[in-house]
Amino acid sequence: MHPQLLLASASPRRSELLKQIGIRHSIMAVDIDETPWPGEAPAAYVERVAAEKSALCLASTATDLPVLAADTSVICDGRILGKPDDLQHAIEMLSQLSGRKHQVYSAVSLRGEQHWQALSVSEVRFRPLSHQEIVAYWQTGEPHDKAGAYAIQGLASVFIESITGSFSGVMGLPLFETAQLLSLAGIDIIP
Ligand SMILES: Cc1cn([C@H]2C[C@H](O)[C@@H](COP(=O)(O)OP(=O)(O)OP(=O)(O)O)O2)c(=O)[nH]c1=O
Repeated sequence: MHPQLLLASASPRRSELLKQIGIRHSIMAVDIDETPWPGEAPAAYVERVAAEKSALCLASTATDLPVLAADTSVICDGRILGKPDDLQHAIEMLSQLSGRKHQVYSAVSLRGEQHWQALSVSEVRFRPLSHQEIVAYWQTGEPHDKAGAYAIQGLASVFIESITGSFSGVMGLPLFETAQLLSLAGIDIIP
């Protein structure tokens, strides 16, 4: 069967989530500079990065398929937390998240006949984490390639007291918003 879209992502999570709603897709990883601009607001940042990923993908390949990209960041006290560089960085991030709530912003960009964008904002509350727990969690490998140094879909589920918003959005691709964009592009999940 032909793919319905091209997913501009190296994230296995995004592909899994698309499969969950039955979207046939090809994958093309794109590599862009994800450094926030000085003073850039979180919503503007994730929207810009998602749009740059889909634009670079379209510029790098000849395709008739719509191109989908996303960007997910953890926001705590207004600061953008990306992926951890090392254990020390993960300790800083997870200590900041410990015992309180933070936001997760996930932007989606879909380029077809037009450019459609959507933003999902969720709130996640962590229970208090001990230093020992944070180090042990790092050693499982799970936090290494995740924004905010945790994965809601993995072991970090035991840290999360509550979530308001979108589970799939926290995981990397908000499926409600994605389905709305796909529908605008003529791709219906439930015809
Ligand atoms: C908060 C959180 C993030 N993540 C992941 C989703 C994303 O893969 C990653 C955030 O980094 P992103 O820069 O959004 O994505 P990526 O670099 O992994 O993939 P690509 O740019 O090629 O699409 O963190 C989880 O898997 N679970 C979570 O609970």
